[in-house]
Amino acid sequence: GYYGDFGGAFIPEMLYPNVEELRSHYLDIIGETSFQEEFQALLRDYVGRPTPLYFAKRLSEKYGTKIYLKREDLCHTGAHKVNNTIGQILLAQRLGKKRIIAETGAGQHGVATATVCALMGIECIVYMGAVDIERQAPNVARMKMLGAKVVPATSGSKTLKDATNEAIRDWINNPVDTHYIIGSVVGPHPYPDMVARFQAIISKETKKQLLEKEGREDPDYVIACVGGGSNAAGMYYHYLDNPKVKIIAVEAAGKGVSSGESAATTALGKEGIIHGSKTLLMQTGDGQITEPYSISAGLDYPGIGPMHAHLYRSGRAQFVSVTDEAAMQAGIEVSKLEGIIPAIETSHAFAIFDQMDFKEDDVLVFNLSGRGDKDLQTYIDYFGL
Ligand SMILES: C[C@@H](c1c[nH]c2ccccc12)[C@H](N)C(=O)O
Repeated sequence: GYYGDFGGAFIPEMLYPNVEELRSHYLDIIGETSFQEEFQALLRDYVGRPTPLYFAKRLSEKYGTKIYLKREDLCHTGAHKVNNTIGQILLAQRLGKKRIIAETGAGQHGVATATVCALMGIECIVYMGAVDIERQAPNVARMKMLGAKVVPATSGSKTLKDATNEAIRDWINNPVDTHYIIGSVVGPHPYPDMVARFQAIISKETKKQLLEKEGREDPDYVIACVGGGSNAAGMYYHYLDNPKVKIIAVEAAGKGVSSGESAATTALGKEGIIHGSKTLLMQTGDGQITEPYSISAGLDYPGIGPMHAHLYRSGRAQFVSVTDEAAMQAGIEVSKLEGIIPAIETSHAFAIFDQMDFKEDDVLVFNLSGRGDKDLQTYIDYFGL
């Protein structure tokens, strides 16, 4: 359960039975033919996979290089999150669980969890910071429409990290009948590995699609935004052991890395433990978690998945951070050049052209991790639309 020095399961003793049950069964269950048949059928018929790999003609002309977009924005629910929640709900059923809990900050993972619980007719409780419930009302309404119970987390800063703490507390108190669906490649082993395996369909499809379109499976660059890092984990997964494929990870600098309002974890973080995982996290001198900031709710995490901490430490990935301003400008540019309004998280990835140049025959694949509908009010306020 390690990625170099990072990962592991640094959990309270009372959580050990839950995590150990998961760890000892997840690979066998995921490996079962019946699991894969049901998983792939739902990805096809319910999520709408395979998602297109689209050649972005005008964006490519503007930046003088070859840009492909992996259209995770076309998944049901509008983002890649559902690839993971489909996998975990099937796993929970096979473990005989009758109750699902989840954390959410922006509500994205909450909606993806409520969606699959409605699909399977399983009770769903989503923990969400009281602050986030106020500022993400549309997603709260969606979760309720989908039949989930949204429970305010009132501890700490009342945002994502507190919702995660409250979900863990619930799980400790309900170990036998409850499965905790974590929304990113974070948390104690096996979660980072399990979520990455469910998201790996993204790069599995990309290899096949790029072969059809470019006569090669491997691009020169794969680029994704990184909050916890689940969409990036999926985009990188099948390219990790091919050094010819350069990996670019884009974090949220917020108001600037040295502004005190940022979520650029690899730039500002130090080694520590967060939510059961040894990784890099933004922390005070005595190890308390620092509240992150980003205009994008999905990149709002003070930690980072241990896979990404290792990619950073080992130099396998190049980490870039972009500000709110750069991301918002990139979002409206992609909208105007390609007719696709990206989620603000995804817009961060497109802002790398401010900092990087590419050769004309370079092939770049961006993971377009989500659509921008959920962010329209933020785009309206920002650009006075
Ligand atoms: C991206 C997603 C999320 C949900 N849980 C997370 C854990 C770590 C990092 C990110 C997340 C988002 N913050 C949400 O609220 O759904």
